[in-house]
Amino acid sequence: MHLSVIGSGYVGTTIAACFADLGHDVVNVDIDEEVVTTLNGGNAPIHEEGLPELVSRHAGPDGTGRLRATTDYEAVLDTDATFLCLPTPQNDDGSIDLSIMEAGAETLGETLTEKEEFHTVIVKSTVVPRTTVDTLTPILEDASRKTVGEGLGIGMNPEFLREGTAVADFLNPDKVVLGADDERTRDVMSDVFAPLVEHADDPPVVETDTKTAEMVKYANNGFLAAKVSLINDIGNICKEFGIDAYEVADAIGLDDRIGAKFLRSGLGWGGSCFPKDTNAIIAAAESEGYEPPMLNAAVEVNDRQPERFLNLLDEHLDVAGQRVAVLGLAFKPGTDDVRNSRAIPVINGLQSRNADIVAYDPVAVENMREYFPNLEYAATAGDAIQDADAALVVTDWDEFQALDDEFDAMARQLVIDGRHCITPRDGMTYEGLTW
Ligand SMILES: NC(=O)c1ccc[n+]([C@@H]2O[C@H](COP(=O)([O-])OP(=O)(O)OC[C@H]3O[C@@H](n4cnc5c(N)ncnc54)[C@H](O)[C@@H]3O)[C@@H](O)[C@H]2O)c1
Ligand SMILES: O=c1ccn([C@@H]2O[C@H](COP(=O)(O)OP(=O)(O)O[C@H]3O[C@H](CO)[C@@H](O)[C@H](O)[C@H]3O)[C@@H](O)[C@H]2O)c(=O)[nH]1
Repeated sequence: MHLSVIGSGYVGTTIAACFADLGHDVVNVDIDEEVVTTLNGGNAPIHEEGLPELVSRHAGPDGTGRLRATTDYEAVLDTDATFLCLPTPQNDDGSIDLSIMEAGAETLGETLTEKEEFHTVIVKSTVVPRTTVDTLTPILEDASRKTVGEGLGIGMNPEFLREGTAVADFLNPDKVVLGADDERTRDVMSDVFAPLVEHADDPPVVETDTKTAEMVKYANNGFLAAKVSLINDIGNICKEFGIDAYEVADAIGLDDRIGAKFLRSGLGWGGSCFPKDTNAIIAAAESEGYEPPMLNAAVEVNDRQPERFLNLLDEHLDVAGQRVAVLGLAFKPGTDDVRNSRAIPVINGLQSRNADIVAYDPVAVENMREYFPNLEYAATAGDAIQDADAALVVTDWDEFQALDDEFDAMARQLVIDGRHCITPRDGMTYEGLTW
């Protein structure tokens, strides 16, 4: 099939490259010319394992030609279906900001006036329940002068990939959720996903309506965010009693009903999804008159962890004027994404304590410069901790586990570990956040 994907960020680029690999002809549409040029050169515009190989296989001068990119929305006219993969950030009050989606839907709709055949639009972005029907459908209908069910189909297909493992997650999903409010749209969506379902060895396909599909995404993220906050709550109790929360997590994870995944306690969750999506569904619930106590508590526990982390440091050192190394800036390993990284409140807290900060990350320094342009950034983890009075582990990159003799070069071997990453050694003063 011929597919168009509007928005070439973490989701749009990944799904475009994967669909091309599964045999579809795909065009990415993005307003960012640099992203388009990069893709058309056969290169991946974001850091994701496995993505460079897929992009170079299908885009660029040596590619199969099944993947290309453009800034011109007209490209959608030669396709059967369009995925909307645009950002859905949060407003200051935490509610979802749909302005980018609305602008994209408007331009897409206007472009579709020129198409005579039926066209299917699939909302891939994370949007609060009823957005597809109440907000995006009227915009698309008005702008395209088509009616849903006649010239136009609009479906909702939430995405569950994680950054860092996006390609593997997309190609081997735990489930595929197809939200549609009419048969024709559902059929087109099934055709789009048929090669993926076959490739992934028949994962469960959940067929539902659009508002349920929208809610499944928030329930999924809310549940996982709350699971991490619950293990952090338990971890904080463990720390008070001198118990290792990781030993406890290993034991409770053996219960099938709990499961071993997402029980890593520490600094909590960041990233482009959990914080904004949890806030968005809380705000959406409140707008309907329901205050969700569990999700509010998940946010509260998460917000407290960075300060608890810094308080541990305070117990050992008055950091004013002292050199403190921050190890890890990405919101998790395997990505250069720093959006809502726990490194941000940690650095803010260190700055308010007047620490002399040096930061290191294997791939996320450039992105973090946008938040902290004047910070000192080291080229290696070893350089960062050299002469430092304390090292704070913020992201669980594998390379931090391998640090060893490098600690000898610290002015004072004080390590505060927010991610259960470092093996304590002789001569080191070591504190884990929840162990
Ligand atoms: N990042 C993830 O891991 C992830 C996973 C699942 C779902 N989601 C959801 O997917 C959506 C997209 O997230 P993302 O992380 O890929 O976003 P992103 O910020 O990485 O990328 C968005 C892209 O859209 C482009 N863009 C902005 N306005 C445009 C317009 N009017 N027309 C065309 N292109 C435009 C930007 O230039 C950018 O390249 C969000 O709703 C997000 O919540 C993200
Ligand atoms: O046991 C754990 C697991 C995760 N985290 C933290 O939680 C955050 C999110 O991690 P992860 O879920 O692996 O990354 P994301 O790429 O943000 O993926 C989440 O958000 C995406 C966007 O909605 C969804 O598609 C994914 O299913 C969902 O896992 C990170 O800061 C992690 O450090 C922990 O602290 N402890």
